[in-house]
Amino acid sequence: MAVKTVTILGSTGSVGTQTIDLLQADPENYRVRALIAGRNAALLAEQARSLHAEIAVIADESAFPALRDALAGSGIRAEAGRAAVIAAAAEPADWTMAAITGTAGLEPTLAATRNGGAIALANKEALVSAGDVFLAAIAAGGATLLPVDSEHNAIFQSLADGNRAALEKIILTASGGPFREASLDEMKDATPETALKHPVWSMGAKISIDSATLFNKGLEVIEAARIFGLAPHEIEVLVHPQSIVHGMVCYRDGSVLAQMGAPDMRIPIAHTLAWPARLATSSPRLDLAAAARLDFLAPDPVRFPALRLAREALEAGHGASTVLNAANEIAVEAFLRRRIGFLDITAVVERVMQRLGAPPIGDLAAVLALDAEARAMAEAELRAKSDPRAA
Ligand SMILES: NC(=O)C1=CN([C@@H]2O[C@H](COP(=O)(O)OP(=O)(O)OC[C@H]3O[C@@H](n4cnc5c(N)ncnc54)[C@H](OP(=O)(O)O)[C@@H]3O)[C@@H](O)[C@H]2O)C=CC1
Ligand SMILES: CC(=O)[C@@H](O)[C@H](O)COP(=O)(O)O
Ligand SMILES: [Mn+2]
Repeated sequence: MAVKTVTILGSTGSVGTQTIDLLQADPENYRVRALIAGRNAALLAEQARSLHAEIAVIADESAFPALRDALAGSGIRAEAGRAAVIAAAAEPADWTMAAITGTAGLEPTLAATRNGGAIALANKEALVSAGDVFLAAIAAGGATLLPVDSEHNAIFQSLADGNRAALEKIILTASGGPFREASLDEMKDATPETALKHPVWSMGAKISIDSATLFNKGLEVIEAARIFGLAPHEIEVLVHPQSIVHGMVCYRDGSVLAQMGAPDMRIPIAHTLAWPARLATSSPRLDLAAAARLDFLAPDPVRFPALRLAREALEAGHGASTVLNAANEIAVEAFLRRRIGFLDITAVVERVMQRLGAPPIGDLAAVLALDAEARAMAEAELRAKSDPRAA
């Protein structure tokens, strides 16, 4: 296998550290161009030293002295700040893991598309927010988009026989999150602690809350529409508490191809890292006899209106999903800071969507402007919740 040059955007997070695990298992096959993180200078420096990275960049400039000191004498270039993040992301790499959370990852990921390598996309918010602008950047840069999100990776693998024209629909599975069986009253009283307790996956805070509201699945419906060029009615969601079947492709002859695996993100990450080959990994093997049963059920639209909102945004087109994504990022942050209740997350997003509609987004500047407008409006909704006179 030829040595692959790799960059990780978000190397200190849940997806980032699992990507590092895979590189550390086989270091002679990879040359690490850049590792990029938000604030965790100590872990970033440790990763950079262990993998002999060329560049380590921390977005938070106040963490630069800690990074510089931890890398002193290593020969690794230490840098800080947003511009340095974007410049490092644009350095040539055969494979870039896009795993910064939220729209903070959009510009670094777009910078990476310009060098023509593979973009392993975990950061679904970037694609949901920028839509066609994101896809146009992939095409213009000659980049290859490889889905890391477990469900989309499953669909990508199940479509690999080139049968796209015979596809009838796809099915994305959802664990159902920590409130799968909770009543609306219980959900009203949810705290960040209870909402962060994902029943299956260990993930960063933002996606864990999204899993609890089912906004994660809503974002994933939009993500699937964009990646695979599907209409809303071609994308179904089923709750599957065991998270063993990650996605299914249903063909017009009645065949259904599913991708299964233990719920371990290193499996889809490894798939994209080696694609089109396959790596030998030490990830847990699926034990279907131990699992004993696989359950599937329709999501409850009353307790989880986020899925409906995502479908409405997808149908509305233009910037509606930019608005949904930005308002959700603000509302999730507010919930984590205990400024609003759990059910308020969806209420805030719905209100901002109603107020802003679906403005056109022809280029990156328009996406960023609409994202900022939706954030400001979501903040106004939060203020109105604590003081209704501010509405
Ligand atoms: N975790 C999972 O299993 C899955 C995650 N995803 C998606 O992958 C993405 C990452 O998720 P996850 O790993 O859970 O998130 P985490 O919160 O665990 O990690 C986020 C990473 O982004 C870095 N970061 C945050 N802000 C910035 C910034 N402004 N500039 C540069 N780096 C920044 C963080 O750095 P630091 O920690 O140093 O502050 C960290 O390395 C999300 O979009 C999520 O939806 C998709 C499928 C599964
Ligand atoms: C691992 C992964 O891909 C996550 O997006 C996961 O799907 C989240 O779990 P939910 O199915 O509960 O949203
Ligand atoms: Mn997923």
